[in-house]
Amino acid sequence: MMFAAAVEAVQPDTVVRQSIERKEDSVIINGHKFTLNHNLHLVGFGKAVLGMAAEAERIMGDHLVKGVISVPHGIQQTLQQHGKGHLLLKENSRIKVIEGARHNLPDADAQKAAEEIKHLASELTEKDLLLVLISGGGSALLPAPTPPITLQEKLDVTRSLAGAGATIQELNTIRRALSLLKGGGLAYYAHPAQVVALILSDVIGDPLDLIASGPTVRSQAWPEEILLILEHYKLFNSLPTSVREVLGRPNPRWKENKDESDTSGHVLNVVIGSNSVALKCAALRARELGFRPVVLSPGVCGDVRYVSRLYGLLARFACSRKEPPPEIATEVLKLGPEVGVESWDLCRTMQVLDEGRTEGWGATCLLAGGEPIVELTGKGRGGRNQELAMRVGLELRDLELPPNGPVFLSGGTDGQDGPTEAAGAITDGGLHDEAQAQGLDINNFLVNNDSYTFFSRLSAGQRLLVPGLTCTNVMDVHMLLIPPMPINIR
Ligand SMILES: Nc1ncnc2c1ncn2[C@@H]1O[C@H](COP(=O)(O)OP(=O)(O)OP(=O)(O)O)[C@@H](O)[C@H]1O
Ligand SMILES: O=C(O)[C@H](O)CO
Repeated sequence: MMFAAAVEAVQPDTVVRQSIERKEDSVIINGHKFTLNHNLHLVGFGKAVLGMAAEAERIMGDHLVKGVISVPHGIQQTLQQHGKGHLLLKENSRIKVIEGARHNLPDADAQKAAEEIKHLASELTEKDLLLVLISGGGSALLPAPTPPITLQEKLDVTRSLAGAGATIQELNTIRRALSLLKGGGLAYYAHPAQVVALILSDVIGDPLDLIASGPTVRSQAWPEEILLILEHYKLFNSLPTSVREVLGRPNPRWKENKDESDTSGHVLNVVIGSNSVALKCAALRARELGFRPVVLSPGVCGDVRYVSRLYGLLARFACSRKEPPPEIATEVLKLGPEVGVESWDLCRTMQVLDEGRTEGWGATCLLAGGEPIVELTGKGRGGRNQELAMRVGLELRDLELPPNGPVFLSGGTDGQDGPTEAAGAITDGGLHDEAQAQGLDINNFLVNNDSYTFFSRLSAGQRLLVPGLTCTNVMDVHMLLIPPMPINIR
């Protein structure tokens, strides 16, 4: 129920509805008022954009002149089949939908969509308002390689980077440097129209310039930074000539600015949904259900093995029979920053857990989110959430107290964990023995990154979290439920 609340809070239609206040012939967005005068244009790109566009059209459709959105291949049919008609455009919509980017990779369809979006933006005047809807997956859905780079060349470079283990920050820094529309390019083409971008964030820390590679955020690509990334992944020497040529020249957009002035003043970028929002709503739901919620951080990242260790330590801390040994807090404070959690958040959380332990509250619900990393060594089927859940189950194994406790859940808010049908899994300290009793060797599955096979076989898949298509994505959500300590041993 709490995971459902997290996902519900960041539904594409919900976040758009909450961010746009319609007042007769104007709208208020993030405290800014915009006059509507049949001057509204709409573009969008990302996995959650169809539902965002449907809601935007419901709110402001009477002033909408034209729109183009680039969304994943097959999404309209999928939404239809899953009974999510409210996320589809109405039949006589003014918004053109282009589906593309099969397997999350830029393709000719996505490139066509990008061209149409660029064309629409270029034709706008200072009287126009351009609403830009952005969500995760937007980079692949808006490919506009800077000539003479071809789509294939750009794809090769980004694929090699991703394959070599580059982070989304590094990947999108390079994408921005090779694209006409990323890194503020779209806002540049839309000048002098007013641009308002509504952004559903799928990147830790919600960095505007990196989510979908920041098409509405003017950002300078520093040659040194780009060089450093390409050299780090040993790709510099194998770059195509066209890519070298583009990287070697200053960004023409900022040089040949239409009127030599800074065009970024006409742009408003607003994050309307994020992991923090999802955690906040899950925390509210937890309180309603009688838990005492504490949000650790929406920025959990790094190796899944360290992340599981951190949750194991926090559970140990919360369930200590007496005063927790100081070594636990010391290790928590050492490990936390390595997985993206700040010392302040660790101290605040441990204080809440300690109060819960000593003051006899009911159950506590620790919430966190982010996107840990699994280093793939095996050939199994799984995802980072299922693997994290397995590892946390092992960490909780020899926790003595309390009798029914703690339970851990890890789930991807998009409803899909890696290439599997599950979003994640739910575990506790009994996982190892349960597996052993069913003849499953948990460590074998871990070595082979085979977490989905493991959970599918274990207890007829009962521990799998399978919410189906959620139509949104704000990374992963983690929950650790800590039951109350029995009175007699407090
Ligand atoms: N067998 C496996 N075990 C564990 N993790 C895996 C496995 N196979 C793939 N992954 C992980 O799944 C992720 C890729 O899947 P997915 O496409 O859902 O991720 P993503 O696109 O990064 O996520 P999102 O859609 O949430 O942005 C990578 O983090 C990868 O390491
Ligand atoms: O589209 C992208 O670049 C990623 O999903 C991060 O936003």
